[in-house]
Amino acid sequence: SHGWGYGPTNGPDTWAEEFPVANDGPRQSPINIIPKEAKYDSSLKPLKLRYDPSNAKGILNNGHSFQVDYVDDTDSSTLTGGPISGKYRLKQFHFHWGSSDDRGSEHTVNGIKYPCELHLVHWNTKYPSFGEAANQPDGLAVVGVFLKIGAANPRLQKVLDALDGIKTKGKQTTFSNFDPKTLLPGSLDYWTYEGSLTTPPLLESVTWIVLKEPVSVSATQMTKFRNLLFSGEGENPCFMMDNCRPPQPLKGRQVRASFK
Ligand SMILES: CCN[C@H]1CN(CCOC)S(=O)(=O)c2sc(S(N)(=O)=O)cc21
Ligand SMILES: [Zn+2]
Repeated sequence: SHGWGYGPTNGPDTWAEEFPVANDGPRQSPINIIPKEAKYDSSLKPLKLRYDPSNAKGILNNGHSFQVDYVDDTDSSTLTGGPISGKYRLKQFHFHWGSSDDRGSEHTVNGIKYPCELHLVHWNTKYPSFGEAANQPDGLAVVGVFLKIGAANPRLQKVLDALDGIKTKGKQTTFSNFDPKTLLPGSLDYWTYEGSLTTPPLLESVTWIVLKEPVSVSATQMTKFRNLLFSGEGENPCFMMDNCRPPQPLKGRQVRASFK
């Protein structure tokens, strides 16, 4: 049987068949963020991201996106501060993007879609492992960064240049010495809310931290994302794009803002 995906027969509207939380869950992600309805919370602390570039270990096409994986057996690449308490370790970062520049992000702002969204995935070190943390309500913290069409972003180039080596599902190569902090915008102002993974298993274990300021990406750089394949080597080629889940019902959740 075919697994979940983003196509006409296995896309987000079919996920509830295997993952009922998709429809029944009270804290599903992504959401549409309405800045005027977000509540400024002066008790929110500044985000503190401290990453060791040498922790980067590989880049993988997982058949849904591509991810850069980090060594997470020590506290050398962590997220602290912000809305979270304690220390969360960076596990991986990945992206979601569209088939054209007018869509692709998962979170939206006043209904606006960005062409791409970066997710930096961290897990709470109060739990013994990532897998354990992923099943806890405070187990994960994902920092979301919007990418907006503009000047080419030189910080992305090393990642984009590695994509030729992982064109098909399951391919991975080494990827070393990369500081994901270089992908962040100048301002770390953020919105935060309690949500879930945006892909199956859609676990409701994510504290979302979505940065207000986008970073740039050029239209040419976006074509490089779309050159990846969902499909494996030797399979019918299916270009990787529109790997984004649409916004989900807020179900009474409060979105807080770290800024006025
Ligand atoms: C393609 C599979 N994506 C998921 C794989 N992982 C979950 C593993 O379940 C135990 S994960 O924690 O690395 C994340 S974070 C994330 S999102 N888009 O919400 O940031 C999706 C996934
Ligand atoms: Zn994601």
